[in-house]
Amino acid sequence: MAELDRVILWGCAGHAKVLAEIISLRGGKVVALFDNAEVESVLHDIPVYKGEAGFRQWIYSQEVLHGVMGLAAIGGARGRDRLGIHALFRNYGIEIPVLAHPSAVISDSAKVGCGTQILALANVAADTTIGEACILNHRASVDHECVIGNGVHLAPGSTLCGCVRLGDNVFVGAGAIILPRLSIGEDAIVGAGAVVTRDVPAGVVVSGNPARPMRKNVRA
Ligand SMILES: CC(=O)SCCNC(=O)CCNC(=O)[C@H](O)C(C)(C)COP(=O)(O)OP(=O)(O)OC[C@H]1O[C@@H](n2cnc3c(N)ncnc32)[C@H](O)[C@@H]1OP(=O)(O)O
Repeated sequence: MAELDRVILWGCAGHAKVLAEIISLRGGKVVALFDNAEVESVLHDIPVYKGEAGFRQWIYSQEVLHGVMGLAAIGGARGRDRLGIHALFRNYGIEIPVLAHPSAVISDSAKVGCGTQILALANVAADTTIGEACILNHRASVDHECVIGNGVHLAPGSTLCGCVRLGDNVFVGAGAIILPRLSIGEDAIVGAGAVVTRDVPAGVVVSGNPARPMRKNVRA
């Protein structure tokens, strides 16, 4: 696990509070927050800066940037936004760590991309590959040999059975179950509580048990 002495978070809402707790449990500290909107800080005593101008202002006020770690604290079906924040961080040499809650169970054989956040009680089984900027929310379960793209969000309590494949920026709603060996195309959304029994094409929103298409994902 990377040194987390100086962590910055982009996104100043509930997810930032969750990440800040994990960072603290890991012995680290959030030193600045950034948000596109003019918002109050959600973390006591931690300043919030607005947009890229505020980000640059903070960057140029630092004597050294070495050791600063950055994470995108943006939940929901917003994987593209998280990846965009990563690109901005990289432009300034900010490192992007993997962050895992101490109670998460992660197989030694799993590969996890940078900036991916694995929250309390989540489970990542053997030979799983997880991309960059993903969120595995509380109690999400990723079983053996799953392959997950970049910018994916698995909402609380969702379950991927073995050998499931998720494209980039897929969002799986709370408590949804995806049966073994299925593929979910990029930018698809699986509704809360759905049971997915067939492959889902890219950019489609499905819900229900068994899951059926509802509409197109307009953000795709
Ligand atoms: C820590 C965190 O909170 S992480 C975030 C976790 N969040 C989630 O899991 C939310 C996941 N999102 C959903 O399930 C959403 O409801 C979606 C994406 C499936 C659909 O959203 P929308 O397209 O906005 O659907 P909308 O709310 O307009 O509902 C349309 C219809 O579908 C139904 N519906 C909505 N969601 C679901 C669902 N998950 N399962 C079954 N039916 C649903 C509604 O009841 C409504 O039915 P009606 O037309 O008969 O009244």
